[in-house]
Amino acid sequence: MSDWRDWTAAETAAWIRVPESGDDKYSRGVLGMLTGSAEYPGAAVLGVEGAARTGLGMIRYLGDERAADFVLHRRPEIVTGAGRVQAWLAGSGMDSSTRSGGLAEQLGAALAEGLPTVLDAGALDLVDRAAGPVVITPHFGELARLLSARGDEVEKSDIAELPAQWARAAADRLGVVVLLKGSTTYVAAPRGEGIRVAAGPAWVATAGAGDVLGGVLGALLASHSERVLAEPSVLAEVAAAAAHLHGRAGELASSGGPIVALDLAEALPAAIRELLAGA
Ligand SMILES: NC(=O)C1=CN([C@@H]2O[C@H](COP(=O)(O)OP(=O)(O)OC[C@H]3O[C@@H](n4cnc5c(N)ncnc54)[C@H](O)[C@@H]3O)[C@@H](O)[C@H]2O)[C@@H](O)CC1
Ligand SMILES: Nc1ncnc2c1ncn2[C@@H]1O[C@H](COP(=O)(O)OP(=O)(O)O)[C@@H](O)[C@H]1O
Repeated sequence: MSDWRDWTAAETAAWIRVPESGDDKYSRGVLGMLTGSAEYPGAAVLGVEGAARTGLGMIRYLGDERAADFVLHRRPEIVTGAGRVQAWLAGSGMDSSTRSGGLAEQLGAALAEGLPTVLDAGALDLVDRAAGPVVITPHFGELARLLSARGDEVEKSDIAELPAQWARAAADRLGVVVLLKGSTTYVAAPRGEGIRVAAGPAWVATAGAGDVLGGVLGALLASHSERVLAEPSVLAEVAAAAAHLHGRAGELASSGGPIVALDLAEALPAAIRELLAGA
């Protein structure tokens, strides 16, 4: 398919924000996370780990209380108090069908801030509510559900058969950047370019790997927030960089053997070092 370009390691390296001597934790970017739930607290931990290992100034985890306990147990660096952030990640480990009124309000307020935002899993239905530049990160089933809810008769199997076409159609229809996950990741911007990213070895197809990806992308958005707000057309590139970095970390973590999602998150610093060394 000639209208999809393949993303390169050098392009990913260009989106790694290397801290400078004048930086502090705020200038490096703060990510707000509304993820996890009593049902899926692990998704919150995995997203936090993905973001923290990608490198940014701070993470505010503002989701479910039980999930926050798990998050803090693993990562005491995380702040659970509200405050200013430069980007939002919402929805991983949430179920939109059981959303409480309180959470709906919290999500609505976050999305109204107009900041760069990643919507995953249980926040995909809020795609029209976000005031800022948005990237959604569905897998085939989630994209089928999202488009069906808007009147498109489409099954998961249709999307699995023609992922590139559906990623592009979804971006045009929804007016947001679509990062469609799979063995190849397709990133499509509305009426814009299409980027194809190799997603790493199939060992990455394991529970929670997508939650880690949300964190990686959230961290990149938080650290490039100003640029994305000034030039929203770069959003697809940031998304492609996140997918590529995630795939490379999966490759390093696996080296030909099985991995769990946390292994992938823990391999992110090594993948970043390697990318920067090659840049
Ligand atoms: N550790 C965690 O807390 C994790 C949380 N996760 C969260 O879980 C939520 C649901 O994500 P899903 O991607 O599962 O949601 P989906 O609702 O898209 O997937 C469920 C689908 O898979 C089918 N299915 C379930 N078990 C199956 C099996 N054994 N064989 C074949 N098909 C099967 C179901 O019938 C359903 O159609 C999301 O919020 C996600 O972020 C997942 O990321 C996994 C890890
Ligand atoms: N066959 C595969 N080869 C490589 N990567 C894959 C494959 N299947 C899925 N992935 C990757 O694994 C992750 C799965 O994410 P997702 O479906 O959201 O799972 P979860 O909800 O369990 O985190 C995505 O990053 C996707 O690109």
